[in-house]
Amino acid sequence: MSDILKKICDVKLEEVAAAKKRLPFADMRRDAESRVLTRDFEGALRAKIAAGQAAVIAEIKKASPSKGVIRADFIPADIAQSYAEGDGKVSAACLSVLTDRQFFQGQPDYLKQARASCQLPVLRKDFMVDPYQIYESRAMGADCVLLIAACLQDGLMAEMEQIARSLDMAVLVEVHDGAELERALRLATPLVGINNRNLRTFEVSLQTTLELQKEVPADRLLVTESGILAPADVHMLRDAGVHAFLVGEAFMRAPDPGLALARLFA
Ligand SMILES: O=P(O)(O)OC[C@@H](O)[C@@H](O)c1c[nH]c2ccccc12
Repeated sequence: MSDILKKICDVKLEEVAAAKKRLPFADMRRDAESRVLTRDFEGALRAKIAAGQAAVIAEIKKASPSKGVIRADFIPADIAQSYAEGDGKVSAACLSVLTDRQFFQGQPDYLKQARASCQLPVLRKDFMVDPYQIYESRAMGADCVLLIAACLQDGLMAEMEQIARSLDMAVLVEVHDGAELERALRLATPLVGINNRNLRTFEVSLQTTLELQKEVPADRLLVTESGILAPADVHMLRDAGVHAFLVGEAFMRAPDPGLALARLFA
């Protein structure tokens, strides 16, 4: 595992250990299980695609380790509403909210605020390394969790998927190369994210999606992630048969994120 990714995962393990002291596993589990009614994340993506539109998972991200602060004027509830509205014709299918504090300047409250201000299903974007975090995700209101294949061994990844499903949450499994994709395809989840950003070098290439796409069976829903900046990127990927997109920075840098979404996917 790379240095930065390893560092992030190590920090996560420490955070989880501290969190378990504040709220023991059994209590977190009870909190998670007492929540009802997730929003249908996969259904929201499929509905857009069925309507002939791009399915956009619009991200709420204040900062990143490679770029520093991306957006100064950061009010998650307002951004979420803007994404949900778009321009009235083109709008987000789902939200993704960074909850990692140390590397992305996120927090769980951002997810809660974003989700409360609209009807969209919400992905908790964080680095999952322990089953505790899956319960925690549900307890904070997430409808979907991200499992990054590079952070997880097979057994743990499958266990965490099972827990997410038992809580009625969707799972987006993220890969960056063929070996990770092969492991991801052993999971049951249809949602497979291909990250165009190499989390080791932060280099971005949309070719990553085009190359790995060939190995993704037709019954999976491929989500292309990161580095989608211009309408030409969207056209190229849609022409290649990609219909679901996870976009952050291009929207976060725009004064009105929802209008930026509508323009990018017009
Ligand atoms: O801001 P971008 O380039 O549009 O990328 C969004 C999203 O794909 C990116 O934030 C991301 C993809 N996978 C991650 C894993 C952890 C943290 C962040 C990410």
